[in-house]
Amino acid sequence: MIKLENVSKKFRYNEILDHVNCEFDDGSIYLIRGKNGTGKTVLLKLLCGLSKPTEGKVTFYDQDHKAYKPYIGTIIETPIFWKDMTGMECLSFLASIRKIIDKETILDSLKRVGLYDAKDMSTRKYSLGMRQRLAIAQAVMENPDVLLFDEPTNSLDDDGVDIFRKIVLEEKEKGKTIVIVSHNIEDLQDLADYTLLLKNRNLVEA
Ligand SMILES: Nc1ncnc2c1ncn2[C@@H]1O[C@H](COP(=O)(O)OP(=O)(O)OP(=O)(O)O)[C@@H](O)[C@H]1O
Repeated sequence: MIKLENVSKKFRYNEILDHVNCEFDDGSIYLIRGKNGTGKTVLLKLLCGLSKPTEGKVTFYDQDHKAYKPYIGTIIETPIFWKDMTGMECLSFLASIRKIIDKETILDSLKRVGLYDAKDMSTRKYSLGMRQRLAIAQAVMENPDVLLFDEPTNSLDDDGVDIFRKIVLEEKEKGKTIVIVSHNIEDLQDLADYTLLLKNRNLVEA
């Protein structure tokens, strides 16, 4: 479904990705590994359209972001929420942008990540793991076609990791394209249909 064709990304003279070719299919889970600073987050930003390739193209069913307008749920880098709002208020505010889900759906997503009882608590009082759970809830709440997760199990306890694993498998069953960047191989490796390694500015099968 998502195709990278000869995708390169440079920051001035610093080449991070060099003619990457890869396809990400619907209903599959891709785990991307790689050493620090190899370009995994850069790759996720290209996939979701936050950044443009220096060369090559990223397409969705052969169309670019503008033409296809893929709906993508993401956790990229450290999730930040409004500290003066409760968990429920944060998600409601984000949901007010698209207006495609109702209050019940937001509450369901909070239940899915185990935050229902903390929904009326200010996120200032949330622990790191609770913030990560809230980030997972916001990524999935609007039922996007594609899910991109950068280090999703960071700060999660064992229950949190189990919850994330369950959500990922449920989303895969719905036919979503799921790309996970993670160093926590032991938490997620067995879920992956494909494991890719970012090395020497390219993606290779691990
Ligand atoms: N906006 C930017 N401007 C300049 N250089 C950047 C920019 N974004 C990323 N880089 C550089 O791209 C390289 C890859 O960064 P990236 O964050 O993708 O690494 P990563 O593989 O996700 O690392 P980690 O495992 O530590 O999270 C780094 O050298 C980084 O400095």
